[in-house]
Parts: sequence; structure tokens; C-alpha cells
Amino acid sequence: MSGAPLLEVSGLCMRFGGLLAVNEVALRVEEGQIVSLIGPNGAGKTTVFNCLTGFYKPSAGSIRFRGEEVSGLPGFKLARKGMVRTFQHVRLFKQMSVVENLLVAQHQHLNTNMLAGLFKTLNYRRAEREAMERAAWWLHRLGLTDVANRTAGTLAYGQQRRLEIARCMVTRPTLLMLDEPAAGLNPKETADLQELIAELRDEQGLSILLIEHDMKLVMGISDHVVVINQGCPLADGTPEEVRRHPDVIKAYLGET
Ligand SMILES: Nc1ncnc2c1ncn2[C@@H]1O[C@H](COP(=O)(O)OP(=O)(O)OP(=O)(O)O)[C@@H](O)[C@H]1O
Repeated sequence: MSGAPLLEVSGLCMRFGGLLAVNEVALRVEEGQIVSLIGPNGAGKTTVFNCLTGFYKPSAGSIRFRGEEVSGLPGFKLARKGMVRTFQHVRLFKQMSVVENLLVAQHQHLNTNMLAGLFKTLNYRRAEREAMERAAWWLHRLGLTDVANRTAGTLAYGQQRRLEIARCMVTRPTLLMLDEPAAGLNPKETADLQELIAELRDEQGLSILLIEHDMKLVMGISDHVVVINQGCPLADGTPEEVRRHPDVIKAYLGET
């Protein structure tokens, strides 16, 4: 290991016309850590994610992944480097089957070209077989094998959420970014999700950056919590430190 954090963000700013939606946000994720980004509604969390994952080009700031500056790179390049995300609202290929969703996700990672595909070279067939095996492995791991051939849009909401995570995992990420993964889940599904996130970290050596409103989940799972409010950094520390921070209490109570 180089000693650099896996992800190091500093001075991140994102301006939409006259609105400074993200103002000098900093955060870091060390390898194997679960870090949560929290804040009241409209605080700028998703905008930070959109900057980190190439959906927006930040107005200012630095985003370093494994020590390399990646700010402004498009999402597919970031995904190839190992940074992948889910979305606040489920975004699956709803007309495709569950397993097809996992195969499409791997396609951009397959080390093959069009000619190889046309002539079905040995390499191409091996890559296809491996993609299928990986899809099957993750379907099993996330309890989706029974619905592998169902159209993704017909799955129960909790299953769609798990499929989104599977779709990230088949690309073998280093950093998984989850945008409100518990939104719309019932308490049992949320508890299962919490267990799953911890297991992914432990089994796959994954690092996780989480945006989440469910404080029980955040406080129960995070190594580190970063709080932003109205686009600006507010607090940063262990769950315990953040929970007691007077500015955090004020920001959350002031919201209601
Ligand atoms: N594409 C955009 N154009 C203009 N303003 C935007 C855009 N995206 C976000 N904003 C604004 O930036 C601010 C931060 O929004 P953002 O969605 O990042 O907050 P959030 O913390 O993720 O909120 P929530 O918890 O409600 O999802 C809001 O004022 C929002 O209206």
C-alpha cells in the first residue's frame, strides 16, 4: 500500500448558477472503511456523489483515488478504476431480466473488442463464461437466484435494491458508493442491508461510502461519519463524536 487513502477529497465545490450546492467539502475513505456522508435534506450529499462519480464536473477541488487525481473523469473510467455507485432512486434496466442486468454491467469491463465478439474468439468466449459465472455467484450471494430470469422491473422493491448492489459487485469494485440504499425498505430489510454492507466489507475487502438518512444504520455501521449542511462541512468523526456534536444536533433539530 502506498500509504495514501483510497479516496481523498478536498476543497470540493459545485456551483449551479448562483447556488453553491457544495462548498469546500473534504472527506477521506481508508481501505476497508465504511464512511457515511450525512446531512439534512438538500445539504448537498447527492451532489457530492455526482461529483465523485463523474456525473458532474466539480467547479473546484481535488478528488484522489489511490493517490491519482480523478476529478472530472467520466463515470465509465472511474468504474474501471474501481469506483462504482448505486442511485437514490433505483435505476435498473427494468425491461431486461435480472441476469441480463448483471451481464450488461460487466460488458464495459470485458477485455474484448467487436471483432473478437463477431468471431467468438477463445478469449471472448472465456470472458463471456466468466461474466456468467460471476453473475450467478452474485445472484446466489444476494438471494436472487430464484428470480434470475424475471424481468427486473417486476421484482419487489427490496429485491431491486439488492440487484443494484449485485450490479455494482459484478464489476469487482474497490470502492462501493451507496446513495440512500435503505430508502423505501422496511425495518427488517434495513437490518438485513446493514448486515450485508458489513459482510461485503469483510468478505470482499471492499471500502464503502454511504449516503443515508437512516441514523440507526449509519451509526451502527460506520467507522467514520462526515456531516455537511447547506453544502458546507459541519462535523467529522466517529459515530459517537458526531452524534454528540452540538452543531449536528442543531442542524437536524432545526430541520423539523
Ligand atoms: N442539477 C442541479 N441544478 C441545480 N441545482 C441543483 C442540482 N442538483 C442539486 N441541486 C441543488 O443543490 C442542493 C443540494 O442538493 P442535493 O440533492 O445534493 O442534496 P441532498 O443532501 O442529497 O438532499 P436529499 O437528502 O434530500 O437527497 C439543493 O439545493 C438542490 O436543489
